[in-house]
Amino acid sequence: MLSVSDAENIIFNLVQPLNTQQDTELVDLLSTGDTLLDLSPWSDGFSTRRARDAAALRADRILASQVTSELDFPHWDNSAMDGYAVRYEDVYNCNEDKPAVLEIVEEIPAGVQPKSTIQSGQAARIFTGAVMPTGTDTVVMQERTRREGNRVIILTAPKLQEFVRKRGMYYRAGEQLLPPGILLKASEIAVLAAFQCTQLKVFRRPRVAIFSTGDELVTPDKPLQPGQIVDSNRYALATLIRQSGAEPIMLGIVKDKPEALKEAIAYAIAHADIVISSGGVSVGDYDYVEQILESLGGKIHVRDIATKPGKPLTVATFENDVRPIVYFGLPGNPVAALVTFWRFVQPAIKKLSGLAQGWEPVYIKALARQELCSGGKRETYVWGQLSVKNGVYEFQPAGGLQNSGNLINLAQTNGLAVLPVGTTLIAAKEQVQVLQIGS
Ligand SMILES: Nc1nc2c(c(=O)[nH]1)N[C@H]1C(S)=C(S)[C@@H](COP(=O)(O)OP(=O)(O)OC[C@H]3O[C@@H](n4cnc5c(N)ncnc54)[C@H](O)[C@@H]3O)O[C@H]1N2
Ligand code: MOO
Ligand SMILES: [Mg+2]
Repeated sequence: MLSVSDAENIIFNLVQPLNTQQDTELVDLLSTGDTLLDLSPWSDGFSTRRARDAAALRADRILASQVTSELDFPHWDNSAMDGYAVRYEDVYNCNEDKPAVLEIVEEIPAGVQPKSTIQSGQAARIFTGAVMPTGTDTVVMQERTRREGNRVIILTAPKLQEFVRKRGMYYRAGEQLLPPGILLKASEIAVLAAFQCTQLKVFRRPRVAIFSTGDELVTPDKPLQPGQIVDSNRYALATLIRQSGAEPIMLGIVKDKPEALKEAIAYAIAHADIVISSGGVSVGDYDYVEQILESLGGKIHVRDIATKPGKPLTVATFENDVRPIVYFGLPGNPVAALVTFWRFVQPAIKKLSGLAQGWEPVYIKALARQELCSGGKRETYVWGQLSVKNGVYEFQPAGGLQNSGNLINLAQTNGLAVLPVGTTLIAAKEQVQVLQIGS
C-alpha cells in the first residue's frame, strides 16, 4: 500500500498541463452569454462588436497566454478629485490667512479634452476623471477652496502633484498586464475590459469521461428491483468535475463484464484527457477494472493507498501523442469515491486545466468541536463542516456513522479532517488540519 504522500507525488507528476498552443480557444469579453443589456435601447454603450468565432466568456476560464497592452494606465493625466487644476508654484505657500486667488479660465468635465494652457495666476475647474490641462500639475479638492464668481480662493496649500493620476503611473504600455495560467475572475475581467482586450486566448476546458461500473446499478429514474442500487456517484462526480473547471463526458453505467468494460474504457481514453470510473477496483470476483486497464496497455501506477476511506484507488496512464491520458478508478463506495476525488482527482484536473498556481489541495487549521477517531494505520479523513466562529476555524464532524457507504451524512460536508497515520485520537478543542473541499 502506498503512503498518501508517495501517491500524491506520483499522481500529480503524471498530470501534464494543457498545451499553450494546441489546447486553447478564443473567448469574447463582450459576449457573456447573459441578457444583452448592452444592446438595450436606453444604453448609450451600444456594443457593435459581438462575438463571432469566439465563445462567450464566463468567469473561471484560465488565461493561456500573457496579456500586454499598448495603452498606459491611466491613459492620460487626470484628476482624482472634483476641484481645481492649478500650477503648484501658484499655491504652494498659501493658507487661510494668505489664500491664493486664481482666475478660472476653463471648466473640464470627464471625457472632454481641455482647450487652454493654464498660465500663472489661472486655474481650471475640474472633475474626477477629467483630463488635466496643460500647464497644471496639481489638483486642489473643492472642500479646500472657496468660489467667488470666476475666481477660486485656495485656502490650503496642496502637495506637489496631489490628486493627479499621472498617465502610466499604474501601468506602462508594453509591460505584462496579466500572466498566463491565472483564473479570469471579476478583478481580472475589469483589467481586460479597461484595456479593451476583448478577444482572449484561454485554455479549453479539460474533458473528463466518467462512468459507473456495477451490475447492481440503476439510474435514479428507474424503479428499484430487489438488490439494485442507485448510481449516485456519477451525478456527484459530474458536478465536481464541472466545479473543477472541466467538462464531463457522461458514459453511463457499465456492466461488470470484461468486454463491456473494455469497450467503455477504450472509448473513454480516446475521447478524454482524464477518465474516471467508480467501482470494480477492489479484490472481488467482479472487480475487473485493473485487469482491463492492463489488457488495454495501461500502465498502473497506484493500486492501493493507505487512506480511509479510499484505499483501493487505482491510477493508470495510457500513452498518447500529446500527453498521457490519466485514468482514475475510484472505489465504488459513495464516500470513498468522493473523498478520493477531493483528495487526488480535483487537484489533478485543476493542474491539467492550465492553472499555474493554486491547484494543490488546501488545508486549514481548525479546532475540533468533538473528538475525532482513527484506527491509526491509514490516513483517515473524517467528513464534516468547517465554519468560522469569532475569527477561528472550527470543524464539526458529520453526525451518524462515518462509514464509506453512508452517503447520507455527507450532505453539507465542506471539509475533511485529516488524522495522519499513527494518530488515533484528536480530542475536542485540539487543532486539526482540514482539507477544504468547498469547490
Ligand atoms: N475483501 C475485501 N473487500 C473489500 C475491500 C478489501 O480491502 N478487501 N475493500 C473495501 C473498500 S475499502 C472499498 S471502498 C470497496 C471498493 O469496492 P469497489 O471499488 O470494487 O466497488 P464495488 O465493489 O463495485 O462497489 C462497492 C460498493 O459501492 C456501491 N457502488 C458502486 N458504484 C456505485 C455508484 N455508482 N453509486 C452508488 N453506489 C455504488 C456498490 O453497490 C457497493 O455497495 O471494496 C471493499 N471491499
Ligand atoms: O475506501 Mo473503502 O471505503 O475505504 O470503504
Ligand atoms: Mg468490489
